[in-house]
Amino acid sequence: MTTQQTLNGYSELNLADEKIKLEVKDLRLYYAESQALKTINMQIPEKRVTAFIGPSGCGKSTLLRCFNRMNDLVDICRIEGQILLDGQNIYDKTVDVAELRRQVGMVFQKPNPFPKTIYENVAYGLRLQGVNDRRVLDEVVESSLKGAALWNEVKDRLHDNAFGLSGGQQQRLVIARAIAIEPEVLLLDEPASALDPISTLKIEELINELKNRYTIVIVTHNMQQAARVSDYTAFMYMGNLVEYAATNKMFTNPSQQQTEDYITGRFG
Ligand SMILES: Nc1ncnc2c1ncn2[C@@H]1O[C@H](COP(=O)(O)OP(=O)(O)OP(=O)(O)O)[C@@H](O)[C@H]1O
Repeated sequence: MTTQQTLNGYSELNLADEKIKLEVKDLRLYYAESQALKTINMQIPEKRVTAFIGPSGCGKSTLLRCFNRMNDLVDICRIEGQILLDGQNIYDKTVDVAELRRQVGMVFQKPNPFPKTIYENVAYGLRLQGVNDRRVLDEVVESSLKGAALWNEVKDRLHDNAFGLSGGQQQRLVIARAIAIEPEVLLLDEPASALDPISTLKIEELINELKNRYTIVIVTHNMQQAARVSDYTAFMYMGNLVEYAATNKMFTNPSQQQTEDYITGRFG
C-alpha cells in the first residue's frame, strides 16, 4: 500500500498498481513573503487523469505551474523541495527547462492560438525543432488534429487563420499544438471554463481519449467535471493538500470534513 501524505496525516490512496510519473516532495512555494503552497507531497500516476480542485486562491494553478517550471517566469516566486519526473528532479540546476516544457505541455484557460493558420499552429513546435520536411509536417498536423478530435472540422480549411475558429475549436487546436511535439505530460488549467456546454463536453471526451497516451493533470473549478474526467482527485485548501484520493472515493466518501464541506457546496 502506498500512502500519500496530506495535511491531516495519511490518506488511503493506493497507487501500488500504478506507475508513478511525477512525484512532489516537500514542495513549498512563496510569492515574496507570502507562502502559496505549504509542504506538498504527492505522487501523480502515469496515463491517468489527476484533478486539482479547491476554492479560488487555494494554490491549484500554482501547483500545476510547478510541473513545467512556469513559475520560473515569476520574479518574486521562490520554491523549495523537489518534483521528480520519472525519478529526475526537474528543479535540478542541470535541467534544460525548454526540454522540460517539451515533455510537459500546458494548455491554459483561454484558448491562445497564434496569429497563424491552423496548419502552422500545429506545426509550430516541430518547426522550432528545425523540422521543415513537408511530408513529416503534413503527417504530424493530421495526426495531432485527429488526436485532438478536430480534424474533421478543419481538414478543408487548414490554411485559414486560426482566429476564425470557435472558442471550443481553438481550445482543441491548442491541444493539437501541444500534442504535436509528443509530450509525456499534459497540464490543463481549467481548459473548458471559457467554453459553452457542448464544447466542454467535447474537451471532456477528448481528455478521456488522451489519457491512453499521456499523463494528464487538470485544474478545474467544476466538481462535476472533476468527477467525470479524473481517476484521482486532490482537494486543496489555503495552500495545503487536504485530501488526495481515487475520484470515486473523494466524491462519495471523503475522509476529511473540509473536503466534504467543499464538495457538498458548504463553502468555496
Ligand atoms: N504571480 C503571482 N504573484 C503573487 N501572488 C500570486 C501569483 N499567482 C498566484 N498568487 C497567489 O497565490 C495564491 C494561489 O493562487 P492560485 O492562482 O494558484 O490559486 P487557484 O487555486 O488556482 O485559484 P483560482 O481557482 O482562482 O484560479 C493566491 O493567494 C494568489 O493570489
